[in-house]
Amino acid sequence: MDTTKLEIIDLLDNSSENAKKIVHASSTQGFLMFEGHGFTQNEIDTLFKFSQDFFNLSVDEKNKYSITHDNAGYTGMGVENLEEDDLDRGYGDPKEGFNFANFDLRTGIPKQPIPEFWKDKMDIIQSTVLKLREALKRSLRLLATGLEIEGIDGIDAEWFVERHHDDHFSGTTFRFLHYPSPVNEGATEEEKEKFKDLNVAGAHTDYGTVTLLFQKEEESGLQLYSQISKKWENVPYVPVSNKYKSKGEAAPLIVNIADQLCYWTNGHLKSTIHRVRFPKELLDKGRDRYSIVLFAHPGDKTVLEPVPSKHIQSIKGRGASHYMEKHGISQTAGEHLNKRLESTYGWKY
Ligand SMILES: O=C(O)CCC(=O)C(=O)O
Ligand SMILES: [Fe+2]
Repeated sequence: MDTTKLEIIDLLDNSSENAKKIVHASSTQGFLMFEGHGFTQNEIDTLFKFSQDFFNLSVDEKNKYSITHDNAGYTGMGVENLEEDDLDRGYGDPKEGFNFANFDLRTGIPKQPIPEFWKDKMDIIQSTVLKLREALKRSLRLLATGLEIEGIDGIDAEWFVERHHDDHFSGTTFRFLHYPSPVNEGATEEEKEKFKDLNVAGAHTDYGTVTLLFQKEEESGLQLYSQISKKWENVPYVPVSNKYKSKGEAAPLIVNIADQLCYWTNGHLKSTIHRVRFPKELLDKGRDRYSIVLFAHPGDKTVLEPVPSKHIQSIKGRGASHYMEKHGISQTAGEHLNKRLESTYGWKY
């Protein structure tokens, strides 16, 4: 068996075996895939078309909506530096992004200035965010079940969901990313060679709890540092299974566990380091890469207290338990996030 293969979790399977499977994938590789997410290929193609058209606008137009300290808006080329081991290198990743943030998660409406371009497309943004949230909640229920989180009378499957409030402010961000090709079509092998090891998204872990990502079939490039093989590995494109093909669903979503869920579970669930590099096929074609990502976060005021699960509380000296032992109090999700944003962007709170 290939132990580094990413597990595909069916979000519509509520069995305890499936709950154990998601916990196993999340506590080993930290990267997995979801099917049963309910997105059609048509819906995903529409989002990628919007993304391409948006990033084709002039820099001046995009800069009118430059990113603000609440993490909403446009980040231009080189603005964000994800390279965790080199945070003061003085230049950022060669990519641009647009963040929808400050959501009312009951409606999927982001509170921020909306660029002209997006105004007549906001119903699609809203419905996509709500659908991704539904997938998130299904996964959080499976995780709580698999971790056997203790409630008053038995397992509390809603424990994480209740802490990812729909009606509280959170760091939840829906993000469009564009990585322009570093070479033109027909570039020489020598030119391409220079860029094949370039991190267009620096090696990093994500800040929230769970990250859900759409990647295009012919635009791979995401790589994870496998905690199993101790090597960088490509996140493959896996086509839709027969079961979900017949339901008209698109390929599985790519998923990774992020820092807050790792911290919250005392390191049991793994926030795995990942990066993006241009694959050879894209460099050969001189083609840009796009991805679309939901970074899920708990409500800002959610206290990241040690999770009431025997599996987690037996781990001492790490994450939320360690913080509690040291400070006598737990930090909130908002406090945890601000520390991360401060180091990525040099922001001070
Ligand atoms: O573009 C991708 O595939 C991954 C992006 C990513 O890891 C991030 O923005 O956190
Ligand atoms: Fe990431």
